Amino acid sequence: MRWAGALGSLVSGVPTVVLRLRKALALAVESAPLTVGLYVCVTVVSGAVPVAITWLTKSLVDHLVAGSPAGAIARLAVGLGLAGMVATTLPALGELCGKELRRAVSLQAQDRLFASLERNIGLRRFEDPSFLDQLRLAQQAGGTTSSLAVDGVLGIVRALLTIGGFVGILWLLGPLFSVLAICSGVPLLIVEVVLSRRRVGLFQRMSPAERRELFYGELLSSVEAAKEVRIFGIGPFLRARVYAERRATNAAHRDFERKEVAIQLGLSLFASVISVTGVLWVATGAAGNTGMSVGDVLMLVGALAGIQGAMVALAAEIAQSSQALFMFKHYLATVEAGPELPKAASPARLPALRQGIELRDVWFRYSDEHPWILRGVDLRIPYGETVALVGLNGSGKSTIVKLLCRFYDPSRGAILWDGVDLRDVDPEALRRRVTVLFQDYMHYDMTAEENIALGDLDARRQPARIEAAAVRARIHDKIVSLPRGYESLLTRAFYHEPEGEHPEEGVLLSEGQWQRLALARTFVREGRDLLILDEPSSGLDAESEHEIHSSLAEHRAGHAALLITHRLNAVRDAGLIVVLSDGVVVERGRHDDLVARDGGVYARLFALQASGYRTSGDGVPDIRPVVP
Ligand SMILES: Nc1ncnc2c1ncn2[C@@H]1O[C@H](COP(=O)(O)OP(=O)(O)OP(=O)(O)O)[C@@H](O)[C@H]1O
Repeated sequence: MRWAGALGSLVSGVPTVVLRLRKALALAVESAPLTVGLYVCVTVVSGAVPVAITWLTKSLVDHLVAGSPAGAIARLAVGLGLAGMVATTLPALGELCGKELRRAVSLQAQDRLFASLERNIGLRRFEDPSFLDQLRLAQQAGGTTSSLAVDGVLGIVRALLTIGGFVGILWLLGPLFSVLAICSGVPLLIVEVVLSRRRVGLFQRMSPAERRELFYGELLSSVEAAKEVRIFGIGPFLRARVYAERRATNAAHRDFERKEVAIQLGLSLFASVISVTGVLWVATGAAGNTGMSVGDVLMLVGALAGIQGAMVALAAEIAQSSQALFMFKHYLATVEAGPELPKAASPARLPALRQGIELRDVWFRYSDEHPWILRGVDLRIPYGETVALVGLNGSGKSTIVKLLCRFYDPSRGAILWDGVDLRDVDPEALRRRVTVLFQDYMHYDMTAEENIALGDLDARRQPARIEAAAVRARIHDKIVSLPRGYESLLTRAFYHEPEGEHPEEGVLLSEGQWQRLALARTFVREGRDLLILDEPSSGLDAESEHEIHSSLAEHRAGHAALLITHRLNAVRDAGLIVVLSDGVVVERGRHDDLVARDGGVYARLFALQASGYRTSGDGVPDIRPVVP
């Protein structure tokens, strides 16, 4: 019953498999058409050669036994020798084609995968764990699976040619022998195909455990986790998890493999019984003068062994290609995914900002299953002004940044740029007008110069611009003190000129220095209409924070700015302070008004922070940075 079910699902899955196969073949042909052509030729010849060898052997033996002229015998011997030569050289040529094809397909598949990721204009997919899982599998699969599928298909063609050839020459011996040969191999084939489906199912079931194992293993070996793993002594705990996950997958594979071997042994026994019966039949026929020759006996033995070998190879190739195609579905799902955010068919022109940006009754949640994060937010960031956004952790501040960059669209309401809805403009045009320091800014394992220039690639060959941004972010002095100045590599993951005899290591910055470098990257995007700073001074010492905010105040003109911070001292001189609480704007105004509000959120938070600085009972904090 279970086997019938397995066969049924096998048949129903055929159209999907055929479609995936077509796409895998198309990818291979596009990546390396000549290699594919050569590979096909090699495959066809290598499928026919065993049949030719068996036929030539039979003919040679028959001519020898019949005492034919030496010339005929010599021609057959030369033919046999040539066929043998072809049989020994073809595998190497096939392997070469296979390797070349894998390289070409992997290059093409990877490029397409990354291009498809670039087409994702928003962040939703990158913040969705199931997409990230699929992406990981797609990265593993894209480079290898389509070439494995091509290998598999060509292997199937080769095996079918061999089987067809042997069945053909056995037909000449007697149709019954062909039927016998097919009967001995077909059950093996069916069982192998069903087993291969089950192998794929096992692979699918075990994939989460394997990914968990990988995750725990990475924690044990990554530099990011090394400090906590050591100080909290969680190494043995993580190792136990790696061990348990691996034991579980090993047990499942072992169980499957034992059943598989038992079934295969039974079927091999069945095939052997049929072969022995056939050989006995022909051998006794040859001995009893029934017209069968010694060559016929040899041919039957060779053909039966050849057919069974080809059936086993066929089953293995089917297993390999179905496994490869199963993995290929993750690749296809990733590269074929449509845009997750709608792009306007004819985008509106994005005017240079002159009035300001307005969030109008903005409601937002990350998906229908998630709670509301923003609930009817009204907020205006006027041109030439800085609006400070404050609020407790999780109140939705960084979510507003994501909406302003159009990484997501509001679920309800709209964000207007001088009155134009962000949904109506080209996202790339919007992003060219915006510069942002994200709360979770990047550390690029590149040089100091590159770390800044990534903010605007046009600045790469303009050292004056890079330096001006670094000066403004108060990181220039540090950079020039590094061994190679702006050319210093800011990582220990790579070396300068690794091919040299004494590769030079890069340097490491402190977290506050990284933050200033990220700020320089934000500043190098000069002349943008909207400046967003999400916690720009969270990692800075008091002096650096003061300097940075002075610099922000100096450059206030020419754009609208949104400043998010938990350090309320930094915003006390801001034009407008907006307090967000649980996705709702609960207060707005200038510092003095908000502090004076009895029972107000801002007043409470400010009093709490100020109490940390108080040296006397006057309630005035000692540290009072200049703010924009
Ligand atoms: N990708 C996401 N999917 C689902 N929920 C999310 C996602 N990103 C953030 N959230 C949730 O949205 C809420 C608001 O997060 P957000 O990062 O906007 O807060 P925040 O005010 O910036 O907090 P903080 O001050 O800690 O930086 C949080 O409850 C968070 O769990």
